[in-house]
Amino acid sequence: MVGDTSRPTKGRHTVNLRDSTSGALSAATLHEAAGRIGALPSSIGPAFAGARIAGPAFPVASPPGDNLWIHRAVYAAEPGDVLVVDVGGGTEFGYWGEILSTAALARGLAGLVINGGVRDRDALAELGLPVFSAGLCIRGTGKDLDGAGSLGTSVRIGEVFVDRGDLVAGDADGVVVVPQADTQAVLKTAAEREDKEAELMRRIRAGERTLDLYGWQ
Ligand SMILES: O=C([O-])CC(=O)C(=O)O
Ligand SMILES: [Mg+2]
Repeated sequence: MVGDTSRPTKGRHTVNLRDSTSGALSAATLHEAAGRIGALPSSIGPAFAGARIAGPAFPVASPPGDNLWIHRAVYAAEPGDVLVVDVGGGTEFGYWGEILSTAALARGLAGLVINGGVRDRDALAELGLPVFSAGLCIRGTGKDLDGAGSLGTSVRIGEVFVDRGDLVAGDADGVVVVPQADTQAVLKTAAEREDKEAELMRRIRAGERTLDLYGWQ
């Protein structure tokens, strides 16, 4: 679940995705409420159990197998931002580890989403900064001073274009990106959907059938 105020992450900046304290909005609910858009590839998931992320996107393009632009991004992003990193298909590298999580925490960043690998899982869990990756990989990266990359300009992850300021939300199920212009409306729809589903589950526990509740005979 995302933004559950009763279970804050260790990061200094979290985004509360719901005004009331009655619940939290999951990545799947936000995806549904947004009109089934924004789901990042299912290969991208939490690097350690319990990681939950929410915040505005800071897109980063990195050359495959190199992480110098990611080090630069840690110092270019604003506190509260989520780094969303496209590594251009170079999945078999560990672009991020305990050093970068420590640096990101020192800068007050909200976390990392990357379509490549990360390493130091146990240390990342201990540090608590939410990290979502396409896997774990011990292979180290280069630091080419002349490598081609970008900071803060749109990247594409799977089928999803990610612009600076879009809402990024992730939990055990995966990561969704909601366009900034739609965020308020999507949060409202998502909260209504969660309330409706809570009522449905209450009625199911009381003995009603899903088929009857939805009118599917
Ligand atoms: O090579 C790097 O910069 C990534 C890394 O291992 C770390 O952050 O600990
Ligand atoms: Mg390291």
